[in-house]
Amino acid sequence: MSELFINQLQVRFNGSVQAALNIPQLVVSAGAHVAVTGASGSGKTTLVNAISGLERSGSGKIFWNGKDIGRMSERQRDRWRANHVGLVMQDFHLYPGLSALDNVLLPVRFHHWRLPSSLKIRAAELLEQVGIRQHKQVVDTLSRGEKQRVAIARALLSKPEIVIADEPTASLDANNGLDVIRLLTQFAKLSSATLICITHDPRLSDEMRRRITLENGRPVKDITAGKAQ
Ligand SMILES: Nc1ncnc2c1ncn2[C@@H]1O[C@H](COP(=O)(O)OP(=O)(O)OP(=O)(O)O)[C@@H](O)[C@H]1O
Repeated sequence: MSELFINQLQVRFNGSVQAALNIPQLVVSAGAHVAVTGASGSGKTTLVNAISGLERSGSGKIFWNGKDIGRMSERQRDRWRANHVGLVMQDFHLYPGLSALDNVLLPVRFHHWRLPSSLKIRAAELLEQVGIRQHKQVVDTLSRGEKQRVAIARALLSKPEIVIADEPTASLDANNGLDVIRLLTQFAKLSSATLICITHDPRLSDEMRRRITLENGRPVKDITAGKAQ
């Protein structure tokens, strides 16, 4: 269970006058399911990068479960992310030349001298759940939608307590999109993970109890279960 607390967060690029992200305060309770929407350029990906510790150039505080990720060294932050966050990026970040299965297993390979068979089984099961049957196929030859599903399987492998997904259904057709929505929400429910999805997909945001809209880097709407905050 992980709570997110943001205070006075500002991210500004290349001396730009307007901050790409400007969040006075935001709290996401542990185990919440949150959709973040907003027009192109409203700061959604910048938010993903900030709360996952990938973007460190901003000012302000980002706490996960009381831990200030801004005070961590790069190495500590990388370790924290590997241990706690399942991250699905818009461009997938898969490793070319490796199979779908090896891509799912790659992050955990760094932590094990010999991979436990339970992880190999879980990786294969996750690939099946996202509808990828060709476990041995090199990811370079997969379609965009298939790559997206491999990235989602990889994000869930270590049973993270925080799942952050940037447009996880963007490259998927209706059926695969629904499978991924089901997988993400069921995973989060069963493991009490905090789920934050950047999305334009109403089917996905409808599944989230809380919906935040960004405009020019600021949260302008914050609705929980039909109640404006
Ligand atoms: N590395 C960067 N250097 C300069 N400006 C940047 C950089 N990254 C993002 N920006 C700017 O910050 C603003 C927010 O960008 P961001 O990618 O977070 O928007 P977004 O809501 O995710 O957009 P989209 O829906 O198109 O992906 C935009 O105006 C963008 O041009």
